[in-house]
Amino acid sequence: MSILKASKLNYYYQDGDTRRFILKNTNVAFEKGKFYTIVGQSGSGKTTLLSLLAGLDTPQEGRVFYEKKNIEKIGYDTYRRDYISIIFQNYNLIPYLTAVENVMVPMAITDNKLPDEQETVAINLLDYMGIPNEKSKRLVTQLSGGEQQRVAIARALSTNVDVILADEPTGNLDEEMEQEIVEIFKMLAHKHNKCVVVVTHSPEIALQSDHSYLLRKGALKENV
Ligand SMILES: Nc1ncnc2c1ncn2[C@@H]1O[C@H](COP(=O)(O)OP(=O)(O)OP(=O)(O)O)[C@@H](O)[C@H]1O
Repeated sequence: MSILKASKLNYYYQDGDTRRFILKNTNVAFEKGKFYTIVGQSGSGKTTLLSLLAGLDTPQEGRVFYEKKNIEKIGYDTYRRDYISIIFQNYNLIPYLTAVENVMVPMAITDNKLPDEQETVAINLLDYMGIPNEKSKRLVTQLSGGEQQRVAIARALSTNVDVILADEPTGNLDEEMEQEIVEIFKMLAHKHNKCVVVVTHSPEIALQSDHSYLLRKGALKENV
């Protein structure tokens, strides 16, 4: 059964009298335990689709469902806070906080754990992502790009959600770092039963996903 589903999405920009469709009657469903990629030419609408799945934007028509509940009914703020995590190309970490403090931010908003417990969870998550204790106490600006993205993934995991959405998460990384991040996504899907949806330009990443979709002219097709 799917955990996340988009049904009949229409998204367009009004250009004078005409509607320029980015998504046209788009349907897609995602399951837990799988690693998905969405590919497509620049400007094809990948980020738009991810933004709708993340409840960051709303379609003119159509619905997004989380476990059969319309995310509009869940409430977009609640949905983004409690149901999903988003990973961005440029990490979106808070530069004046350490790695541990960055990972604690969502927990401080959503959890009733004591700060000490939150810190322990953050340190363990960072360690699991390959950021040792010594580095986790550094400001994130003192970490490499690959390390910063690992911190962002640890942060995404801190609220223990089932759905991880990532927009070009390896866009700023070299090939070796890219592959390390891809291995983490595979592990999250296959070992931790997460639903991982990644927008990417990389055919190499698409090849390694369980399902790949191609977005072209507003339509989503199996990428074979
Ligand atoms: N405010 C806007 N008004 C009009 N068109 C817009 C606006 N914002 C975005 N677009 C257009 O919507 C289309 C889809 O953009 P989107 O960012 O979703 O594409 P993308 O596939 O993620 O691109 P890329 O791979 O380059 O990141 C693009 O052609 C873009 O120019």
